[in-house]
Amino acid sequence: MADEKHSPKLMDSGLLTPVNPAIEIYMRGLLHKTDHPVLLAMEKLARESNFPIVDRLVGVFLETQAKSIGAKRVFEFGSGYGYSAYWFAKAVGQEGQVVCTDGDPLNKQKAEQFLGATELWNTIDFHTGIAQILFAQTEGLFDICYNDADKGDYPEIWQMAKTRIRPGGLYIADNVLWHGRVALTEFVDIVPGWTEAIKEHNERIFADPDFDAYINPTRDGVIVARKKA
Ligand SMILES: C[S@@+](CC[C@H](N)C(=O)[O-])C[C@H]1O[C@@H](n2cnc3c(N)ncnc32)[C@H](O)[C@@H]1O
Repeated sequence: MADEKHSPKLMDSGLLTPVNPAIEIYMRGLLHKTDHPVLLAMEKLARESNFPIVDRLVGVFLETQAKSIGAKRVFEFGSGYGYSAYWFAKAVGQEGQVVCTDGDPLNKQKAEQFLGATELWNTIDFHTGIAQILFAQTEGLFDICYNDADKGDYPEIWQMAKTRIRPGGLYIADNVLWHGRVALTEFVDIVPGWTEAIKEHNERIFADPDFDAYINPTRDGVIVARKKA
């Protein structure tokens, strides 16, 4: 029988919330010092248009991860309009580079409207197209490969990114708990097959002898896998 105290909480939708929403609100309340007019405008657009940015808790996490390994070169698979890139750009500094990719050209325009007004834009190299193709067209190793593309693409992106991360570098992917679907036997998916793709992705990462991995359960779950040095 399930131990109620340790059971995950079910949302009204029948999905799971790894971290109690009240705790996330508490943690979010600690982050006001990171307020910036551009960030607030990007978050407002996400709320108004229901666009899935990583949001502040994960943004700060990404920045901290990048700073902790002295990251200077980051590749993003699925950049949207540059919200996650804002945090990576802050971390890599003016000498660094964040390569952004997105299939929707309007997202690049929006990213430039938001970030073009800041010095962060100097470090951002934004390309429109399929992220996997754009990645194959870039050269060299990355300190961080960050995956936030369509979830069906996750296994393929992991497979290609893992060979291009420097020793001691990180592979990071968002949404790896997929609102708890990964832990359920019955669920309704947004796109058929995405839960299975995420599970395959997670299992491959944890089975890989060249990486040490863990999942931060904040929001929708962020996997961090460090390539052994
Ligand atoms: C979840 S949003 C990214 C949000 C962004 N990382 C952030 O937090 O601000 C996913 C984005 O990836 C793009 N996308 C999905 N799969 C892609 C792919 N294979 N290649 C390029 N863009 C992709 C979509 O157009 C969408 O804008």
